[in-house]
Amino acid sequence: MSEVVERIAIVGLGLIGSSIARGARTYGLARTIVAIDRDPAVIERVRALGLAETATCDPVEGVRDADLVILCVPVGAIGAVAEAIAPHLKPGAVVSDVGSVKAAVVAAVAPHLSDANTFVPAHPVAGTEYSGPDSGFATLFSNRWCILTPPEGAEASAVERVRSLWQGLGAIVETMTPEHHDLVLAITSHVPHLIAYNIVGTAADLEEVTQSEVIKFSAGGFRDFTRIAASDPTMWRDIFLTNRDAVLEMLGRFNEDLSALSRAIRWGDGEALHELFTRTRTIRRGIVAMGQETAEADFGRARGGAPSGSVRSESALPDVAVGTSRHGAGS
Ligand SMILES: NC(=O)C1=CN([C@@H]2O[C@H](COP(=O)(O)OP(=O)(O)OC[C@H]3O[C@@H](n4cnc5c(N)ncnc54)[C@H](O)[C@@H]3O)[C@@H](O)[C@H]2O)C=CC1
Ligand SMILES: O=C(O)C(=O)Cc1ccc(O)cc1
Repeated sequence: MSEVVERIAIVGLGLIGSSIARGARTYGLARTIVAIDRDPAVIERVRALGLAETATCDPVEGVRDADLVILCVPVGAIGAVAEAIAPHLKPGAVVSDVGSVKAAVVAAVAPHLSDANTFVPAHPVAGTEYSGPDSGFATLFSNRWCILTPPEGAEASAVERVRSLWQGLGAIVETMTPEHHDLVLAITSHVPHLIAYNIVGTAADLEEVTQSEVIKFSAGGFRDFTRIAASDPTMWRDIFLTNRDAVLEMLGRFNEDLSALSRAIRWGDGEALHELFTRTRTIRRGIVAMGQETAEADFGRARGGAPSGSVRSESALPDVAVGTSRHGAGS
Protein backbone atom coordinates (compact mmCIF):
# COMPACT_ATOMS: atom_id res chain seq x y z
CA MET A 1 0.00 0.00 0.00
CA SER A 2 1.36 3.42 -0.86
CA GLU A 3 1.37 6.37 1.50
CA VAL A 4 -2.01 8.02 2.09
CA VAL A 5 -0.57 11.12 3.77
CA GLU A 6 2.77 12.70 4.62
CA ARG A 7 1.97 13.43 8.25
CA ILE A 8 -0.83 11.92 10.36
CA ALA A 9 -1.61 13.22 13.85
CA ILE A 10 -3.53 10.90 16.18
CA VAL A 11 -5.15 12.45 19.26
CA GLY A 12 -5.82 9.82 21.96
CA LEU A 13 -3.49 6.80 21.92
CA GLY A 14 -5.77 4.22 23.51
CA LEU A 15 -7.05 0.99 21.93
CA ILE A 16 -8.21 2.64 18.71
CA GLY A 17 -5.61 5.42 18.33
CA SER A 18 -2.70 3.05 19.01
CA SER A 19 -4.15 0.48 16.59
CA ILE A 20 -4.29 3.15 13.88
CA ALA A 21 -0.68 4.13 14.67
CA ARG A 22 0.46 0.50 14.52
CA GLY A 23 -1.49 -0.15 11.29
CA ALA A 24 -0.26 3.07 9.65
CA ARG A 25 3.33 2.01 10.42
CA THR A 26 2.87 -1.65 9.41
CA TYR A 27 1.13 -0.85 6.12
CA GLY A 28 3.18 2.26 5.27
CA LEU A 29 0.23 4.65 5.21
CA ALA A 30 2.02 7.77 6.52
CA ARG A 31 5.59 9.03 6.40
CA THR A 32 5.35 10.61 9.85
CA ILE A 33 3.08 9.60 12.74
CA VAL A 34 2.48 12.12 15.52
CA ALA A 35 0.91 10.89 18.78
CA ILE A 36 -0.96 13.33 21.04
CA ASP A 37 -2.48 12.41 24.40
CA ARG A 38 -3.30 14.49 27.45
CA ASP A 39 -2.04 11.75 29.77
CA PRO A 40 1.77 11.89 30.21
CA ALA A 41 1.82 8.20 31.20
CA VAL A 42 0.26 7.32 27.82
CA ILE A 43 2.84 9.44 25.98
CA GLU A 44 5.57 7.65 27.90
CA ARG A 45 4.17 4.25 26.81
CA VAL A 46 3.86 5.44 23.20
CA ARG A 47 7.54 6.37 23.25
CA ALA A 48 8.54 3.08 24.89
CA LEU A 49 6.53 1.10 22.34
CA GLY A 50 7.90 3.20 19.45
CA LEU A 51 4.42 3.85 18.05
CA ALA A 52 5.16 7.29 16.58
CA GLU A 53 7.94 9.53 15.31
CA THR A 54 6.79 12.28 17.70
CA ALA A 55 4.76 11.99 20.92
CA THR A 56 3.46 14.98 22.86
CA CYS A 57 0.86 16.10 25.42
CA ASP A 58 0.48 19.40 23.56
CA PRO A 59 -2.30 19.22 20.94
CA VAL A 60 -1.34 22.60 19.43
CA GLU A 61 2.23 21.49 18.73
CA GLY A 62 1.07 18.01 17.71
CA VAL A 63 -1.34 18.97 14.92
CA ARG A 64 0.98 21.57 13.35
CA ASP A 65 1.75 20.60 9.71
CA ALA A 66 -0.42 17.46 9.87
CA ASP A 67 -2.32 16.56 6.67
CA LEU A 68 -4.74 14.30 8.52
CA VAL A 69 -5.80 14.56 12.18
CA ILE A 70 -7.76 11.67 13.72
CA LEU A 71 -9.54 12.29 17.02
CA CYS A 72 -9.53 9.02 19.01
CA VAL A 73 -10.76 10.27 22.39
CA PRO A 74 -14.07 9.44 24.15
CA VAL A 75 -17.10 10.88 22.33
CA GLY A 76 -17.77 13.43 25.08
CA ALA A 77 -14.27 14.94 24.68
CA ILE A 78 -14.14 15.22 20.86
CA GLY A 79 -15.74 18.71 20.67
CA ALA A 80 -13.31 20.23 23.19
CA VAL A 81 -10.30 18.73 21.39
CA ALA A 82 -11.60 20.07 18.04
CA GLU A 83 -11.98 23.53 19.59
CA ALA A 84 -8.42 23.43 20.97
CA ILE A 85 -6.74 22.35 17.71
CA ALA A 86 -8.87 24.19 15.13
CA PRO A 87 -6.89 27.51 15.03
CA HIS A 88 -3.61 25.59 14.64
CA LEU A 89 -4.51 23.30 11.74
CA LYS A 90 -2.68 23.58 8.44
CA PRO A 91 -4.99 24.91 5.69
CA GLY A 92 -6.28 21.89 3.77
CA ALA A 93 -5.72 19.51 6.68
CA VAL A 94 -8.51 16.93 6.97
CA VAL A 95 -9.97 16.18 10.41
CA SER A 96 -11.62 12.86 11.22
CA ASP A 97 -12.62 10.89 14.31
CA VAL A 98 -13.45 7.33 15.37
CA GLY A 99 -16.33 8.01 17.77
CA SER A 100 -19.02 5.37 18.27
CA VAL A 101 -21.74 8.06 17.94
CA LYS A 102 -21.91 10.36 14.94
CA ALA A 103 -24.68 13.04 15.02
CA ALA A 104 -23.57 14.49 18.39
CA VAL A 105 -19.92 14.44 17.29
CA VAL A 106 -20.73 16.32 14.06
CA ALA A 107 -22.66 18.90 16.10
CA ALA A 108 -19.77 19.27 18.56
CA VAL A 109 -16.96 19.54 15.98
CA ALA A 110 -18.41 21.40 12.97
CA PRO A 111 -18.80 24.83 14.65
CA HIS A 112 -15.08 24.98 15.47
CA LEU A 113 -13.63 24.25 12.02
CA SER A 114 -13.04 26.94 9.39
CA ASP A 115 -13.67 26.46 5.65
CA ALA A 116 -9.98 25.66 5.25
CA ASN A 117 -10.47 22.27 6.93
CA THR A 118 -12.94 19.46 6.16
CA PHE A 119 -14.36 17.16 8.83
CA VAL A 120 -14.98 13.59 7.65
CA PRO A 121 -16.48 11.63 10.58
CA ALA A 122 -15.67 7.91 10.75
CA HIS A 123 -16.49 4.95 12.97
CA PRO A 124 -14.52 1.72 12.73
CA VAL A 125 -16.95 -0.98 13.87
CA ALA A 126 -14.19 -2.99 15.49
CA GLY A 127 -12.84 -3.09 19.00
CA THR A 128 -12.42 -5.03 22.20
CA GLU A 129 -13.23 -4.55 25.87
CA TYR A 130 -9.63 -3.38 26.52
CA SER A 131 -8.32 0.20 26.68
CA GLY A 132 -5.00 2.00 26.53
CA PRO A 133 -1.92 2.05 24.26
CA ASP A 134 -0.84 -1.49 25.11
CA SER A 135 -4.15 -3.02 23.99
CA GLY A 136 -3.99 -1.96 20.32
CA PHE A 137 -2.87 -4.09 17.38
CA ALA A 138 -2.27 -3.38 13.67
CA THR A 139 -4.84 -5.87 12.34
CA LEU A 140 -7.76 -4.70 14.54
CA PHE A 141 -9.59 -3.22 11.53
CA SER A 142 -8.77 -5.96 9.06
CA ASN A 143 -11.91 -7.07 7.23
CA ARG A 144 -14.13 -5.00 9.57
CA TRP A 145 -16.56 -2.26 8.64
CA CYS A 146 -15.67 1.41 8.88
CA ILE A 147 -18.63 3.77 8.47
CA LEU A 148 -18.04 7.29 7.12
CA THR A 149 -20.70 9.97 7.61
CA PRO A 150 -19.42 12.90 5.49
CA PRO A 151 -21.64 15.99 5.36
CA GLU A 152 -23.38 16.63 2.06
CA GLY A 153 -21.06 18.53 -0.26
CA ALA A 154 -17.91 17.56 1.68
CA GLU A 155 -14.81 17.98 -0.45
CA ALA A 156 -14.38 14.74 -2.39
CA SER A 157 -10.59 14.64 -1.97
CA ALA A 158 -10.98 14.90 1.83
CA VAL A 159 -13.44 11.99 1.92
CA GLU A 160 -11.09 10.03 -0.34
CA ARG A 161 -8.14 10.63 2.01
CA VAL A 162 -10.07 9.19 4.96
CA ARG A 163 -11.47 6.32 2.87
CA SER A 164 -7.95 5.44 1.68
CA LEU A 165 -6.63 5.40 5.25
CA TRP A 166 -9.30 2.94 6.38
CA GLN A 167 -8.93 0.76 3.31
CA GLY A 168 -5.19 0.78 3.92
CA LEU A 169 -5.86 -0.43 7.47
CA GLY A 170 -7.86 -3.31 5.98
CA ALA A 171 -11.38 -2.02 6.66
CA ILE A 172 -14.38 -2.19 4.35
CA VAL A 173 -15.79 1.31 4.00
CA GLU A 174 -19.51 2.15 3.96
CA THR A 175 -21.09 5.62 3.85
CA MET A 176 -24.35 6.77 5.48
CA THR A 177 -25.87 9.76 7.30
CA PRO A 178 -24.93 10.35 10.96
CA GLU A 179 -28.56 9.89 12.03
CA HIS A 180 -28.91 6.52 10.30
CA HIS A 181 -25.55 5.44 11.73
CA ASP A 182 -26.74 6.26 15.26
CA LEU A 183 -29.99 4.31 14.84
CA VAL A 184 -28.25 1.23 13.41
CA LEU A 185 -25.49 1.26 16.06
CA ALA A 186 -28.04 1.81 18.84
CA ILE A 187 -29.54 -1.64 18.18
CA THR A 188 -26.41 -3.49 17.01
CA SER A 189 -23.93 -2.19 19.60
CA HIS A 190 -25.18 0.30 22.18
CA VAL A 191 -28.28 -1.52 23.51
CA PRO A 192 -26.40 -4.87 23.60
CA HIS A 193 -23.74 -3.22 25.78
CA LEU A 194 -26.45 -1.78 28.04
CA ILE A 195 -28.01 -5.24 28.38
CA ALA A 196 -24.60 -6.67 29.32
CA TYR A 197 -23.95 -3.97 31.93
CA ASN A 198 -27.45 -4.54 33.32
CA ILE A 199 -27.42 -8.33 33.53
CA VAL A 200 -24.00 -8.40 35.22
CA GLY A 201 -25.24 -5.71 37.65
CA THR A 202 -28.42 -7.71 38.35
CA ALA A 203 -26.42 -10.87 39.05
CA ALA A 204 -24.05 -8.95 41.33
CA ASP A 205 -27.01 -7.61 43.34
CA LEU A 206 -28.71 -10.99 43.90
CA GLU A 207 -29.02 -11.71 47.58
CA GLU A 208 -29.85 -15.43 47.33
CA VAL A 209 -26.83 -16.13 45.11
CA THR A 210 -23.36 -15.35 46.41
CA GLN A 211 -20.69 -13.48 44.39
CA SER A 212 -18.52 -16.60 44.38
CA GLU A 213 -21.38 -18.64 42.87
CA VAL A 214 -21.82 -16.06 40.12
CA ILE A 215 -18.12 -16.39 39.29
CA LYS A 216 -18.02 -20.16 39.75
CA PHE A 217 -21.05 -20.95 37.56
CA SER A 218 -20.42 -18.26 34.92
CA ALA A 219 -20.88 -20.57 31.97
CA GLY A 220 -21.85 -19.76 28.40
CA GLY A 221 -24.09 -16.74 27.96
CA PHE A 222 -23.33 -14.95 31.23
CA ARG A 223 -19.58 -15.24 30.69
CA ASP A 224 -19.94 -13.55 27.28
CA PHE A 225 -21.90 -10.74 28.92
CA THR A 226 -19.14 -10.20 31.51
CA ARG A 227 -16.60 -9.63 28.72
CA ILE A 228 -18.72 -6.86 27.22
CA ALA A 229 -19.53 -5.43 30.67
CA ALA A 230 -15.79 -4.99 31.26
CA SER A 231 -15.69 -2.28 28.55
CA ASP A 232 -14.41 1.20 29.42
CA PRO A 233 -16.85 3.09 31.72
CA THR A 234 -15.96 6.60 30.45
CA MET A 235 -16.33 5.62 26.80
CA TRP A 236 -19.70 3.94 27.33
CA ARG A 237 -21.08 6.65 29.61
CA ASP A 238 -20.38 9.12 26.79
CA ILE A 239 -21.99 6.88 24.16
CA PHE A 240 -25.27 6.59 26.08
CA LEU A 241 -25.38 10.32 26.90
CA THR A 242 -24.72 11.37 23.29
CA ASN A 243 -26.89 8.80 21.47
CA ARG A 244 -29.76 9.21 23.92
CA ASP A 245 -32.70 9.42 21.50
CA ALA A 246 -31.78 6.45 19.31
CA VAL A 247 -30.90 4.30 22.35
CA LEU A 248 -34.19 5.17 24.07
CA GLU A 249 -36.13 4.40 20.87
CA MET A 250 -34.50 0.96 20.59
CA LEU A 251 -34.85 0.31 24.33
CA GLY A 252 -38.58 1.04 24.07
CA ARG A 253 -38.94 -1.62 21.38
CA PHE A 254 -36.73 -4.01 23.33
CA ASN A 255 -38.86 -3.60 26.46
CA GLU A 256 -42.07 -4.25 24.50
CA ASP A 257 -40.64 -7.42 22.98
CA LEU A 258 -39.30 -8.55 26.36
CA SER A 259 -42.78 -8.10 27.87
CA ALA A 260 -44.23 -10.27 25.11
CA LEU A 261 -41.62 -12.95 25.87
CA SER A 262 -42.42 -12.80 29.60
CA ARG A 263 -46.08 -13.27 28.75
CA ALA A 264 -45.30 -16.27 26.51
CA ILE A 265 -43.34 -17.90 29.36
CA ARG A 266 -46.05 -17.09 31.93
CA TRP A 267 -48.83 -18.59 29.77
CA GLY A 268 -46.82 -21.55 28.51
CA ASP A 269 -46.92 -20.34 24.90
CA GLY A 270 -44.18 -22.67 23.62
CA GLU A 271 -45.13 -22.00 20.02
CA ALA A 272 -44.33 -18.27 20.36
CA LEU A 273 -40.99 -19.04 22.03
CA HIS A 274 -40.07 -21.67 19.43
CA GLU A 275 -41.03 -19.37 16.56
CA LEU A 276 -38.80 -16.54 17.83
CA PHE A 277 -35.85 -18.81 18.64
CA THR A 278 -36.06 -20.34 15.15
CA ARG A 279 -36.04 -16.89 13.54
CA THR A 280 -33.09 -15.68 15.63
CA ARG A 281 -31.11 -18.80 14.78
CA THR A 282 -31.60 -18.02 11.07
CA ILE A 283 -30.29 -14.48 11.67
CA ARG A 284 -27.17 -15.81 13.42
CA ARG A 285 -26.51 -18.29 10.60
CA GLY A 286 -26.87 -15.46 8.08
CA ILE A 287 -24.29 -13.36 9.95
CA VAL A 288 -21.85 -16.28 10.12
CA ALA A 289 -22.35 -17.11 6.44
CA MET A 290 -21.78 -13.47 5.48
CA GLY A 291 -18.57 -13.39 7.53
CA GLN A 292 -17.28 -16.44 5.68
CA GLU A 293 -18.26 -14.91 2.36
CA THR A 294 -16.28 -11.74 3.12
CA ALA A 295 -13.29 -13.74 4.35
CA GLU A 296 -13.35 -15.87 1.20
CA ALA A 297 -13.61 -12.79 -1.03
CA ASP A 298 -10.56 -11.36 0.69
CA PHE A 299 -8.59 -14.59 0.65
CA GLY A 300 -6.83 -13.80 -2.60
CA ARG A 301 -5.85 -10.25 -1.77
CA ALA A 302 -2.39 -9.13 -2.65
CA ARG A 303 -1.42 -8.02 0.88
CA GLY A 304 -2.64 -9.79 4.01
CA GLY A 305 -5.13 -7.65 5.92
CA ALA A 306 -6.30 -5.04 3.43
CA PRO A 307 -9.05 -5.31 0.80
CA SER A 308 -8.21 -3.57 -2.46
CA GLY A 309 -11.30 -1.41 -2.64
CA SER A 310 -14.49 -0.29 -1.02
CA VAL A 311 -17.16 -2.97 -0.82
CA ARG A 312 -20.79 -1.99 -0.54
CA SER A 313 -23.13 -4.53 0.92
CA GLU A 314 -26.58 -3.33 1.81
CA SER A 315 -27.36 -6.59 3.60
CA ALA A 316 -24.41 -6.24 5.97
CA LEU A 317 -26.13 -3.66 8.15
CA PRO A 318 -29.74 -4.05 9.27
CA ASP A 319 -32.32 -1.87 7.58
CA VAL A 320 -33.67 -0.04 10.63
CA ALA A 321 -37.13 1.41 10.11
CA VAL A 322 -38.84 3.13 13.01
CA GLY A 323 -42.55 2.67 13.63
CA THR A 324 -43.19 -1.07 13.57
CA SER A 325 -42.79 -3.68 16.25
CA ARG A 326 -42.06 -7.40 16.05
CA HIS A 327 -45.31 -8.04 17.85
CA GLY A 328 -47.34 -5.40 16.03
CA ALA A 329 -48.88 -2.30 17.53
CA GLY A 330 -50.65 -2.85 20.81
CA SER A 331 -49.92 -6.58 21.03
N1 LIG B 1 -13.03 0.61 22.36
C1 LIG B 1 -13.64 0.21 21.27
O1 LIG B 1 -13.89 -0.99 21.11
C2 LIG B 1 -14.03 1.21 20.22
C3 LIG B 1 -14.00 2.58 20.49
N2 LIG B 1 -14.38 3.48 19.53
C4 LIG B 1 -14.32 4.91 19.83
O2 LIG B 1 -12.95 5.27 19.84
C5 LIG B 1 -12.72 6.32 20.77
C6 LIG B 1 -11.56 5.95 21.66
O3 LIG B 1 -11.84 4.74 22.33
P1 LIG B 1 -10.66 3.81 22.92
O4 LIG B 1 -9.48 3.88 22.06
O5 LIG B 1 -11.30 2.52 23.23
O6 LIG B 1 -10.38 4.59 24.29
P2 LIG B 1 -9.15 4.48 25.30
O7 LIG B 1 -9.70 4.76 26.65
O8 LIG B 1 -8.39 3.21 25.10
O9 LIG B 1 -8.22 5.70 24.85
C7 LIG B 1 -8.63 7.03 24.87
C8 LIG B 1 -7.40 7.90 24.99
O10 LIG B 1 -7.79 9.26 24.84
C9 LIG B 1 -7.05 10.05 25.75
N3 LIG B 1 -7.81 11.28 25.98
C10 LIG B 1 -8.99 11.43 26.63
N4 LIG B 1 -9.38 12.71 26.61
C11 LIG B 1 -8.43 13.39 25.92
C12 LIG B 1 -8.26 14.75 25.55
N5 LIG B 1 -9.15 15.66 25.89
N6 LIG B 1 -7.15 15.10 24.85
C13 LIG B 1 -6.23 14.16 24.51
N7 LIG B 1 -6.35 12.86 24.84
C14 LIG B 1 -7.42 12.49 25.53
C15 LIG B 1 -6.90 9.18 26.99
O11 LIG B 1 -5.81 9.58 27.79
C16 LIG B 1 -6.69 7.81 26.35
O12 LIG B 1 -5.31 7.56 26.16
C17 LIG B 1 -14.06 6.57 21.48
O13 LIG B 1 -14.66 7.72 20.93
C18 LIG B 1 -14.87 5.33 21.18
O14 LIG B 1 -16.26 5.62 21.12
C19 LIG B 1 -14.75 3.10 18.27
C20 LIG B 1 -14.77 1.76 17.95
C21 LIG B 1 -14.45 0.71 18.91
O1 LIG C 1 -15.79 -5.71 22.08
C1 LIG C 1 -16.89 -5.69 21.51
O2 LIG C 1 -17.65 -6.67 21.51
C2 LIG C 1 -17.33 -4.48 20.80
O3 LIG C 1 -18.50 -4.33 20.54
C3 LIG C 1 -16.28 -3.47 20.41
C4 LIG C 1 -16.82 -2.17 19.93
C5 LIG C 1 -17.13 -1.17 20.83
C6 LIG C 1 -17.57 0.05 20.39
C7 LIG C 1 -17.74 0.29 19.05
O4 LIG C 1 -18.18 1.48 18.62
C8 LIG C 1 -17.42 -0.69 18.11
C9 LIG C 1 -16.96 -1.93 18.57
